Amino acid sequence: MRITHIELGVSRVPLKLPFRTALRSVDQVEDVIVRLHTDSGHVGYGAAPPTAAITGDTLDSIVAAIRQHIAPHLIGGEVAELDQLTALIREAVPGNPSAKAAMDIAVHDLWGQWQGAPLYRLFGGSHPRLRTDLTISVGEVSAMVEQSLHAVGRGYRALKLKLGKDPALDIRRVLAIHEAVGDRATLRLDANQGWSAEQAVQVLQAVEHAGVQPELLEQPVPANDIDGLCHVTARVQTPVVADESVFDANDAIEVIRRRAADIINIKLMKAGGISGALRIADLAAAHGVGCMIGCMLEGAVGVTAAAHVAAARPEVITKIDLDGPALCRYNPVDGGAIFREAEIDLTDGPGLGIRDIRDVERLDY
Ligand SMILES: C[C@H](N)C(=O)N[C@@H](CCC(=O)O)C(=O)O
Ligand SMILES: [Mg+2]
Repeated sequence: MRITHIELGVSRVPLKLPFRTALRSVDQVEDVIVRLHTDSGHVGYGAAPPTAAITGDTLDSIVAAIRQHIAPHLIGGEVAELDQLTALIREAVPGNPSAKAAMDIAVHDLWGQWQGAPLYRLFGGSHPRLRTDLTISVGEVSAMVEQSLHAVGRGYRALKLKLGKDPALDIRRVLAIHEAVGDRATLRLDANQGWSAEQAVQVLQAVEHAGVQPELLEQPVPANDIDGLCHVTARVQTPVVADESVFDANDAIEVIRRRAADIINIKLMKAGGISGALRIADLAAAHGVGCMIGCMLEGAVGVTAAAHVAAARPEVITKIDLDGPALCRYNPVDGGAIFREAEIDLTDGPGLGIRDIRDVERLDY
C-alpha cells in the first residue's frame, strides 16, 4: 500500500459553551483535516487544531508545513514502513508539532488499516473503554458551580476546572465548586500558566487547608519556568502536572530529572503525534512517573487517536482529559471512537476506525 496523494480541509464545529482559559477564549473547534490517499483506495485520517497560544501553530502554518515540508517526503511512501514514515515526518522541518501530529496520525491510521486491526490493539492494549473528565471554563463563580453540577448530573466523575489570573478569586471558585459537588467528582485544577510559583503555592495551600484535596494541579506557572514548577511541586500536597512545559520526550526527561512535576500531560499536538506520545509514555513508565493524556480544544479525529494511545498504555496513562468532542455541539466524524459524555469506547475498526468526516471545507492542494 503506497501513499499517492494528500487532501487537506478544514472542519469547524460550534461549541456547546464558550471555552475560556487563562490563555484564550474560543467559541468553535477548528481542525485542519488530512486525508492520505493510497493506491489501494484506503484513506488515512489525521487532524490538527491550530492552538497558537500553546503550540505556536496557526491554521496557515499547519497547512504550509504540511504542503511545503512534510507531504513531499511522503508521496510514494510504503505504508508498511511505519517507522520510516514517522521519522520522515519528524525530520521534515523543525517545530510545527501540530502539522506533524496530523500527518503522523494519518500514517498510523493507514498502517492500522494495512494490519487490519485497531491501533490500540496493535500497540498492546486490550481495554477499549476510557472515562474522561469534563472541562469547566473559567468564569463567574456561580456559572462554574452551575456547569459543574450539570456535568456531575451527566455522569462526569472528574471535573477539570480552568482557573485564571486572580488567585483570590480562584480559591473562591474551587471552594464553591467543592461545596456544591462534594465527593461526587474529583477536582482537577488547570491554571494554564496563569500564576507565579508563589501564587500557586498560596492558592493550593489555602485550598488544602480548607479541607479540599484536588486530584491534581496542572501547569500553575509559565511553560518555561521549570524552577517555578519545582518550587510548587516541592511545597504542595496536590500532585502537580506538567502540561505546557512538556512537549516532547526531551522536555519530559528534563522535568523527570529535576522532579519538576509528579505527572506528565501528554498531548499528540505537542508531541508531534502518536509516535511522540508513545515515546513519552514509555519514558515516563521507565522512570515510574505517571501520565495524563490530554487534548487541545479539538474534534474527534485527534481525540480518537489520543484515545488509542491511552488504551495502549493504561499502566502509565491513568488520567484521561479527552473531552474535546463532548464540548462540541455535534460530532462530524463517522466512525472513530464513540463519545458518550464521560465514556469513550474504541471500536474494532482497523486503524482509527474512521469512515468519513462531514462538512469539511476543502483546501486546494
Ligand atoms: C480541552 C482540554 N480539556 C484542555 O483543557 N486542553 C488544554 C487547553 C487546550 C486549548 O486551549 O485548546 C489544557 O490546557 O489542558
Ligand atoms: Mg492543561
